[in-house]
Amino acid sequence: MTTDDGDEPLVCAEGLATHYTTADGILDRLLGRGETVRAVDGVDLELHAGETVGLVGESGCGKTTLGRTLVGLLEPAAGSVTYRGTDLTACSRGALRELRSEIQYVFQDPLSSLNPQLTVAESIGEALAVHDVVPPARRDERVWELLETVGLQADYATRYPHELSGGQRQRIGIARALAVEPEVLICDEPVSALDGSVQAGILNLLADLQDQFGLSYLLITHDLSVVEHLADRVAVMYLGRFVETGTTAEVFATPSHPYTEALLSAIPEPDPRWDGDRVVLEGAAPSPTDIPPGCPFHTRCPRVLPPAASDLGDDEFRAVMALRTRLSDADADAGLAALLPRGDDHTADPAALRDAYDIPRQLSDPDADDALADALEAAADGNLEATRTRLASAFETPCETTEPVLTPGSASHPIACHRFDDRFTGDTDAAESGTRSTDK
Ligand SMILES: Nc1ncnc2c1ncn2[C@@H]1O[C@H](COP(=O)(O)OP(=O)(O)OP(=O)(O)O)[C@@H](O)[C@H]1O
Repeated sequence: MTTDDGDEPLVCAEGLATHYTTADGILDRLLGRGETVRAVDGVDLELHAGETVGLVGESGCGKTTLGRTLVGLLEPAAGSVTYRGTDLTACSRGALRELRSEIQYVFQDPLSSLNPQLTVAESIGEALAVHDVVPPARRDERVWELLETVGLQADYATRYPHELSGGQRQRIGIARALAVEPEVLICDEPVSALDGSVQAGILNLLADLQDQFGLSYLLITHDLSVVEHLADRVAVMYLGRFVETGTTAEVFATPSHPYTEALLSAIPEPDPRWDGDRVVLEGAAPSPTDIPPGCPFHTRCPRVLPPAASDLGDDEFRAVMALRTRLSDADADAGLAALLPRGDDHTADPAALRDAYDIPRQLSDPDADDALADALEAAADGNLEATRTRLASAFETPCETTEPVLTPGSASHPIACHRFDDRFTGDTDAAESGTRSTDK
């Protein structure tokens, strides 16, 4: 995600990918056993001086992995991270050490990131010593200053983490990050482990520190209301990729990717400006070891595009897609048997599958209905492969064949969705203006 203000970004990631392997142990790795977890899968991001970018998405979409890669805790599999134009993935160890102090990480759970054996002064002092920020004789004084900066009195210096509340521990985590005088903080769910009123205190502290020191934040959170209050820009992440980015005002006023719509509509007290329908996503996100082809969101997308040649309505096509997704599961055989109970005559009724997936008994497009009827007959005969093939040939969507790219709907609000691509909608105006081509 980029801005068009012409400023050189502080942090810039290009084509960034970070993978894990599920292989256990060296032998598995040598033998190539295990699968690749594509946790971050090609992300471009710019963070400018003094701004806050909110990174949002469901659990497991890759937010923490991206944050840790930016700060150098994880090695990227591809792409680059630059800080003030210097490539962090290609510079010497010494230079890297210097530069890395400019980007600090604030962890979600300060209890696990603070050493329980160290007092607050020792924890913060350790950060001061590692980066040689102040002479040893000045360290205590600097610790007291940092405590004051994060709203704690100097006598907290002698306490241990277990003697502090959650909010106080988070303040120490922030003081520790500030000790090395960074320009950028990656704040990973900084308040999600805290109670409501304590959360507000930490969020206000982050806002005050930004004003005071001109800090830039990457704010990782699954809580969109936090982002709405603090972030200048937002990146919405799904299965390791950005699906929509833009200024916070744009993304909240006109959320355009169906995934963003679903996330926004799930905020407990919907934004007063949000006038769309509640969008409920079915099922969990697919595994990043097996990212669906085309648009990674198509298996859950409430607005998946029907094939160009069909006259199907969105809802009926979505229902057929839900059935196709279920039948592509590894355990689809067992699922089919459960959904197609056999009667006394040992035959199964294909209509039971339509009912189970809210597919109308008669689709609005007669050709599509014939194809579906054939496929369901094959399912009733227990022929899963024939069912899949028939459904795939009649109901293939561009969303499963073509990967959408994050292209400008408007220059500052790009969206990776075929609904904004006139090749698939025939709606040139929608593609150019970035407005939705169908009603909410
Ligand atoms: N060390 C690891 N080894 C293998 N897979 C991992 C590892 N760490 C994370 N993953 C996987 O990578 C994907 C992205 O995880 P990540 O923690 O970055 O997501 P997240 O959006 O930050 O989620 P959460 O909000 O739950 O922290 C997930 O599928 C996760 O299971």
